[in-house]
Amino acid sequence: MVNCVHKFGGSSLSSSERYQSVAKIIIGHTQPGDCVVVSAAGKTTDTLVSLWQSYQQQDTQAVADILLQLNNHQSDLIEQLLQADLKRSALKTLLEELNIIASLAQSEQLKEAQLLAHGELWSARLLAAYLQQLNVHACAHDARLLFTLNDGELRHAQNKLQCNSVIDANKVNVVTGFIAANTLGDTVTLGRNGSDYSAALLASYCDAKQVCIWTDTQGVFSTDPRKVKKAIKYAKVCRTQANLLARLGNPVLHAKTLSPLKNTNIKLAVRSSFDVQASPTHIVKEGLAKKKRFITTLQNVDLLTVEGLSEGEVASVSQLIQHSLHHFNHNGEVYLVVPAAQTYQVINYFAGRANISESNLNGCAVVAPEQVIGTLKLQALEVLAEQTIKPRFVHQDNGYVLLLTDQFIDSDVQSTLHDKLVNKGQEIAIIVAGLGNVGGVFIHQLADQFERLSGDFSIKLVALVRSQEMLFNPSGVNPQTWEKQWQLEAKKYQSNDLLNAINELDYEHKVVIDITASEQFSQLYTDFVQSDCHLISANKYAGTAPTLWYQTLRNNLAERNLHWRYNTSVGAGLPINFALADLQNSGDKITRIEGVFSGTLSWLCSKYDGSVAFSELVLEAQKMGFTEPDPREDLSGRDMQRKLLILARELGVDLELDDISLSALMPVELAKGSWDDFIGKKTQLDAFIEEHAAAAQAKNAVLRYTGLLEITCDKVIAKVGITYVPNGDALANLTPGDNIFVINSKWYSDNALVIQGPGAGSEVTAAGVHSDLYWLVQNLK
Ligand SMILES: NC(=O)c1ccc[n+]([C@@H]2O[C@H](COP(=O)([O-])OP(=O)(O)OC[C@H]3O[C@@H](n4cnc5c(N)ncnc54)[C@H](O)[C@@H]3O)[C@@H](O)[C@H]2O)c1
Ligand SMILES: N[C@@H](CCO)C(=O)O
Repeated sequence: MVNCVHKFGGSSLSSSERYQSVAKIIIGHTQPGDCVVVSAAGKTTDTLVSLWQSYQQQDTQAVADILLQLNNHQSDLIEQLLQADLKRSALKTLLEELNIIASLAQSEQLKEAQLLAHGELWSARLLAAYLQQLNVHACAHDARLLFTLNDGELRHAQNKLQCNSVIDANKVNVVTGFIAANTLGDTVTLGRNGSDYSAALLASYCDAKQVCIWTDTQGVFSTDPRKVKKAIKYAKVCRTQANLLARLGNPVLHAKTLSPLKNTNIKLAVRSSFDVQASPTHIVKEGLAKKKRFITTLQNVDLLTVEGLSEGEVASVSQLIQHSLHHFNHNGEVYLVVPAAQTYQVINYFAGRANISESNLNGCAVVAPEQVIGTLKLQALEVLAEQTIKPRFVHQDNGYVLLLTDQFIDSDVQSTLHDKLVNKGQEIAIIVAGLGNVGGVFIHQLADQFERLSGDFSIKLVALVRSQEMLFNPSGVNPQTWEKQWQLEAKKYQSNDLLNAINELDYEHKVVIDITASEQFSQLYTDFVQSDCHLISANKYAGTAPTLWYQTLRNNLAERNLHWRYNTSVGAGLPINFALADLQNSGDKITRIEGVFSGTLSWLCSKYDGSVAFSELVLEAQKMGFTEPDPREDLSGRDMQRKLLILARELGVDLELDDISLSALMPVELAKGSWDDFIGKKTQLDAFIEEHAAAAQAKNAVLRYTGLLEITCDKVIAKVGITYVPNGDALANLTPGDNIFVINSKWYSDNALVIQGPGAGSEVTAAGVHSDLYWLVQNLK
């Protein structure tokens, strides 16, 4: 049984390294019986097309040169991928085939489709052989034995039988894309991007569950992400919109690919073979995805009017020119949008029934839900007018508006259109993890924040997550009554349940807000990013993870244009990260940060005067919501060490957590054991503090816990620990619970910049998380 038909295009097979990656994907994503449809490697089809053109021009030297070029390319791939007998046999077959092409060219018997078919044949054979070498049960199939056409029409019943008898249920079946045979057994091609079509056909003939198009982009975006940085990748797109996009210039989807899936339940996924971890876009049946907004561009097209045009003719002429075509009725006329290079072919096809109405057009199309398309048309016209672009032809229809212009729509105009038309009205899904001191207050404040945040976006709280249970509701949880809803609907979950539910969310933007103190939860960040989630963390674990993991996370975020905010991980609600970023962005160079970066330790040290045992104060700080869940994370200095590392990384200093030297504000042996064990030994803590306080007093100083980061050209000093601060010093006179950051830089060298204020507490921290959310929403506009 075929579960999935995978398809890899030319760019996925452009080098031996790419073949190796594709093989890895196949090993990880297929089961016996699955099919893998392949295109010609890299630019092989283009090379074969130039061979055909040289042959037609009877340029024998060029034919010989191109044959040599093909030989070199294919032999290199074979040499780099195959070994021993597999290599010898592949090289021998290649040479025989190239000799046959050369002699057919010489005797003037070369046929175009038969020649072009070699690209796919070489890919399928090489990939199957390489998989065999990796001990995968794989075989190659020539699709000419699977798909037969009669007069351009597929013979579905016959093809279904052929597919079901040829496809091997025990192997991975590597099938050539793009090619088929006619009833005489001659080669025919399925048109540009025919391999996607081959994959969809094969899936429909074999009743597969899914087609997976592996390509060089991560899925279907609101507009071309290479031109518009803020393009949004959609998790789901419905088939009607996908169809429109395919006909209106989206380079990822092709109308023909969708047609065999029309009355089936076969799912279609578009995903990246270059970034396997990235979540795909699913093309789903009507009603299973919200309608989205898209902008496509068109270049160099002509507009034809055609008398008595039928759907069948559109399909035939698309096949003839190997391009998806869009047609529509406008003021009683039927129009066809045709690539200018093919206009004469199309006019000839219609033999007197087609006329050029407008020529040399560029332009764009806006695809969107029916109810907003009228408004978007007006906004698009406004944007174009501002750029002095006056459309020559405008057509509004169900779910789209087409604006054909003289001028080319460049990426600046495309970005402005995207900002004004697509970025408005998007939905943001918020997932909040951690409903403790800070999380509880955050949710409480959220109800009031919605209105302020919702100017351009519709924001919904879709999930509340605790360590064991979660409440997940894609249509939204009311932050005012969440506790009631929690009692009725919260369920036990495993990480995978959460990740799958997030993956399924049909929102333009998703934000995971981590207000846990859990290292385990922070380790899911890479998965969240793969599901295209922005991140906001009060949790410090991800920011202080080993450099390799941390850097990979950052790279993955950057590749996907996702944001990560973590201002509250240092200094709670104080704008320390903002200030550092701002100074650096304005050209300053920070050389030193010294201070007290722990609310708990600030409060404890300032409060302690010997009248109340230190351990009692620790319990009080815990009650006030200042401490970490286990206050030893604070007392050990570890929490402040994490903050110093986050600051250092913010300044581009490459450190690991243990590179920051640390002395604890408690006897080290108390770090071990349970919290109850610790409380049982609290007198040891009290004695330790008493001793340090007395020593400080003897020096006319006070006991404080401070941090220092000093960056000079040849070394970095990074440490946190106990300090005896002279009475009168700014660090000695802190309001209990305050943090202080004394910053020296190129511009603040003699007179330091000081940021001071509450460094812990649920209200200020929750407010800081809201500030990160506000920043994020502003930056999504
Ligand atoms: N309290 C503060 O003043 C303050 C200030 C700045 C930053 N922070 C940071 O904010 C975070 C939360 O602090 P808090 O004081 O609210 O702690 P808390 O212990 O009161 O709350 C943490 C919550 O996270 C939940 N949790 C634990 N593991 C989880 C998991 N795997 N998945 C989902 N939820 C999980 C816990 O059940 C708990 O309800 C911590 O990382 C802390 O360092 C706190
Ligand atoms: N426990 C932390 C919370 C803020 O990160 C502190 O006291 O500073």
